[in-house]
Amino acid sequence: MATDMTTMTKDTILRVEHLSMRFGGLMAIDDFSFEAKRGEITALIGPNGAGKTTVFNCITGFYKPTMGMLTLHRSNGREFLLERLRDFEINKVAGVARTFQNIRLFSGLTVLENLLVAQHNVLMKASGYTILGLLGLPTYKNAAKAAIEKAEYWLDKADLTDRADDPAGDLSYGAQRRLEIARAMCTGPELLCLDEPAAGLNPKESLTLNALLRGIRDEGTSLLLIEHDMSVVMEISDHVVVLEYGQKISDGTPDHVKNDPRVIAAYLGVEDDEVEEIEEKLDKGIIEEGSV
Ligand SMILES: Nc1ncnc2c1ncn2[C@@H]1O[C@H](COP(=O)(O)OP(=O)(O)OP(=O)(O)O)[C@@H](O)[C@H]1O
Repeated sequence: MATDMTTMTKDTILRVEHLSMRFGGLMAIDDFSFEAKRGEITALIGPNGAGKTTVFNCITGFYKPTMGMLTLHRSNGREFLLERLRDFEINKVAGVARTFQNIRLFSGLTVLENLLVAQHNVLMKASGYTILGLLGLPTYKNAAKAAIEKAEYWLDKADLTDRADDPAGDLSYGAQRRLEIARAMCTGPELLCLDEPAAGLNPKESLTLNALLRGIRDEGTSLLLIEHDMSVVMEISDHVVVLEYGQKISDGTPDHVKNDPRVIAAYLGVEDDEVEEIEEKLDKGIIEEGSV
């Protein structure tokens, strides 16, 4: 059946088709397909070792997939095959930004400086890549002003304005995570990929993070996140995709996924043939719905 490209481009920001990734003898991702919708928060979940980070690394150019097509549809109608781009182009041209499981800030620079460094590419382009440009070109001065305004905007959204002049390394863990997200947002992405943004956060920090992520979505940036903290996933996601052993086992709304016997079985670590048993237990109320 022919695909209606107009509808797909409008509603879909990322389309992953038949993605496979092999490491030697291990098929870490096996014929995995899903779509992330524009303006939504899509969560990629699954037990440890399911392949979530590998999928992220393929989308963001850290790995070249063994097979598959990863299409990014920008809002201006342009399409990019991510697997064919060089890693820096995935951010610069396709508009995809990411954060990592381990925080990667410039800890000796201030919070504000971290947000300005993220805009280095735009500033250098505005300078015409010359020292004269840095010293005098009006385009550079305008770009520098815009960069500071953008940094101030994200400082405010990330609740970090009063820490702007402190070294990033002095922030609490939760604040450093928000700074990483603010820094990624300063690159103006259309798709923001977050690898376990809630890892290591206390409940209060998790709530602040949820508000920040919802705010980013409501302003029009689509989000794709890997997360182990189910309270965060169920609270903020519009769409959840579940991986197990590199294959998709469920895909739908948070409610659909948390009541899917295959997902419950995967998280409880039972075999395929025990899924029916779990379905029966769900029916009889022996296992509570949403117990994942
Ligand atoms: N660079 C690599 N070389 C070899 N094997 C790898 C590599 N990266 C990942 N793997 C393997 O691929 C499988 C999927 O790993 P991956 O890190 O993607 O899972 P994950 O779902 O992100 O796990 P976790 O939730 O523990 O972070 C694992 O068996 C892992 O050992």
